[in-house]
Amino acid sequence: MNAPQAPTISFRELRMEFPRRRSRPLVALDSLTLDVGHGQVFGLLGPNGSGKTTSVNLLCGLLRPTGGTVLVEGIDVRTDVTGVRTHLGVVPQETALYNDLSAEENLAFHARLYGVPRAQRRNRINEVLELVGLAERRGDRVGTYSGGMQRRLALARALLTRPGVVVLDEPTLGVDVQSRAALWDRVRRIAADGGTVLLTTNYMEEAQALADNLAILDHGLLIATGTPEELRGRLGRTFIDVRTARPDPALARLPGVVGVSWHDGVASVAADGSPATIRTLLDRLTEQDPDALLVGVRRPDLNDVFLSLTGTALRDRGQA
Ligand SMILES: Nc1ncnc2c1ncn2[C@@H]1O[C@H](COP(=O)(O)OP(=O)(O)OP(=O)(O)O)[C@@H](O)[C@H]1O
Repeated sequence: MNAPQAPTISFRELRMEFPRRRSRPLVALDSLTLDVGHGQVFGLLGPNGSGKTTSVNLLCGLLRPTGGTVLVEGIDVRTDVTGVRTHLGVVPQETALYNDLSAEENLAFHARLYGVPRAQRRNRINEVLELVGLAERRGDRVGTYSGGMQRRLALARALLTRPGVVVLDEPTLGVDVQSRAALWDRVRRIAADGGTVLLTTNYMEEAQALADNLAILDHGLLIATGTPEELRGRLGRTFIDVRTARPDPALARLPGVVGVSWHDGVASVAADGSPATIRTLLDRLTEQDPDALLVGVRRPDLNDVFLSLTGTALRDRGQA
């Protein structure tokens, strides 16, 4: 049997506080411990302000943690940031491309800056432009590119050094559906070729489509990890959505019911899916509210997981 491989990225008890003028420091990340294995797409999923970009900035050595550490291929970011960066290709949220230069010129500049040997530069640039589907537009000024094309070029730039680990911060933020599909396709290909991808996102759909494993962050806390399938499986097999006044929490104690969340006037009940459970639930809901309206019966998705877990995390922290 092969010995298990050490993780590519290890976050260990990572904590980041930002000082504030008139109040206690803001805890952007609270004791994050997480391993990312080789050759997978790992998604950091969470709402705005949950600590995703902070995690990425700590990983790249752009921020110094208040506590804990990050290791990339066993190298500690705090003591050898240059060593860590040799393994990383990063696509930041702000693409920071030179708009007045062409795609090719942007890449040539980056290749020189990051020490790609002169003899290899032309081939590498051709290779990454092909990979992101921009070979035809290589000579055009980047200022004339669409947002999605700029994102693809930023990915090409990150791949120039053939890094083992590619980090993408919100890769498809503000990107149209076609470019999104193209980017997803490239990301999958990186992992299929043996690379490790860490991406942050607050799109459930993106996490579902791309991630082999997920970590869900909320207010700087890690609230769940697992494959998308495992996370959805926590909520039973069926979701029953009913438009109603705020439901009685006692519903959650009915046999066959896994949990109840309430959002935008719709109660979503996670249940085992048996007809008896569904019947009892609907009876109870209409007893409570004669105007209750069944919206649908469906499989839970990651959004349901997030809503239910966020409620739990807030309660755990005594804030609910
Ligand atoms: N340089 C900074 N100084 C002060 N506070 C910061 C700084 N960077 C981030 N924060 C705060 O830390 C928290 C986490 O921010 P972060 O950018 O990591 O969230 P995020 O999950 O990436 O959000 P988004 O999806 O909006 O990008 C937020 O409350 C944010 O305001």
